[in-house]
Amino acid sequence: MFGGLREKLKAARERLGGSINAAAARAEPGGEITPADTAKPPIPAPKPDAVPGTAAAPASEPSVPTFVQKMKTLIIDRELIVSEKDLDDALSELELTLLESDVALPATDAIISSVEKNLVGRHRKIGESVDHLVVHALKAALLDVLGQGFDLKAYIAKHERPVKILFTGVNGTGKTTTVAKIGSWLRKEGFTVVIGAGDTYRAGAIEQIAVHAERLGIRVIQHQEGADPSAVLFDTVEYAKAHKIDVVLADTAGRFHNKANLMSQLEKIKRVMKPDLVVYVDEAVAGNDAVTRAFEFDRTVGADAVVLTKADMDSRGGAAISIAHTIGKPLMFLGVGQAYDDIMPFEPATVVEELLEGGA
Ligand SMILES: Nc1nc2c(ncn2[C@@H]2O[C@H](COP(=O)(O)OP(=O)(O)OP(=O)(O)O)[C@@H](O)[C@H]2O)c(=O)[nH]1
Repeated sequence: MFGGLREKLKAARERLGGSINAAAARAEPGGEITPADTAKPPIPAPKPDAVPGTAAAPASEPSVPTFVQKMKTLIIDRELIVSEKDLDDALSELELTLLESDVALPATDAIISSVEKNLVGRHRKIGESVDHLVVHALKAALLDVLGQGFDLKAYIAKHERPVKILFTGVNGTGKTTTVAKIGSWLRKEGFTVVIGAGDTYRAGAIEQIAVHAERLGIRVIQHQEGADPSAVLFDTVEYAKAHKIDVVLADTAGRFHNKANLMSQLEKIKRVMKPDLVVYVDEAVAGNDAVTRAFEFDRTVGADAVVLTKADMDSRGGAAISIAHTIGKPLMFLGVGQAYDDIMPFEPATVVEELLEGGA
């Protein structure tokens, strides 16, 4: 998951460290970094064939630490103040990296300015390694844009039952599968669940959710194809109340925010079933498109949280990084495969640790 972004962040981390290291070296009397420092180690010249009478070369030269080694281990043994100029190029590269990874512009700007604020103009502690400084700055910036996530278990625990969750989103992004996965996850967490087959629009949708529900042993409330989804979901809520079910999961037909009739149908569903949470589902692989669509959905029907599916197929990670910051609503789960267990609550700290694997 997000392997491409992890690699790119590694390069950005080394580049930022290199810039600080260069600034530190410049601050040393006679410590200017030369191009040779940043160049790859020279390829040793081939040894001349042994010529009788020539002295043998010493077995080994005293080893000089490479630039990268210096960066990783450099201890700043006196105060260093990094200037904006020192980081200009490295920050521009980081910006490009994030944009190329489909991180939305507002999130990219926030990350860059947080890293800059964290690294520029600050007196550094004696004994801090450059890599530690950089990783700390990147982690803080990413955690800032990722927000808190959404603890569904804690939410259910403190809400009146049944907790009613309405799932919305565009066609084919994995909404129905996500309803089934979350149902399975909730059951494992000890909650009782009922599913409402609110997608009465797409042929086969009712059967699809019913098959998932049967496999999982979850009760599904359904009407026939073409029925009013508000009525189906109303009945689902009534069933939950009558049977003291903890959570109602309401599937709905996929729709675009600009399709007026389907959007007004969604408004009606909301009026009738009065969801506690509206969850917007989209696919991580859609990158910036997912962020834009989530923004539009939130503007038109409102959303309380987001689930991104197919994160297992997404190397860039841009949507996951930027969606919460851009639309101001938390990311609740990541879908990470096609099996029922392939869903994970979105935990920002874990994702950041993975992205900066091996970080200080
Ligand atoms: N790799 C991967 N595939 C997923 C994930 N979630 C869903 N899918 C697949 O995506 C496809 C579409 O999923 P559905 O659940 O049918 O999508 P939907 O959004 O309900 O579709 P509509 O009912 O048309 O709106 C299926 O083949 C799922 O198995 C995921 O996290 N990872």
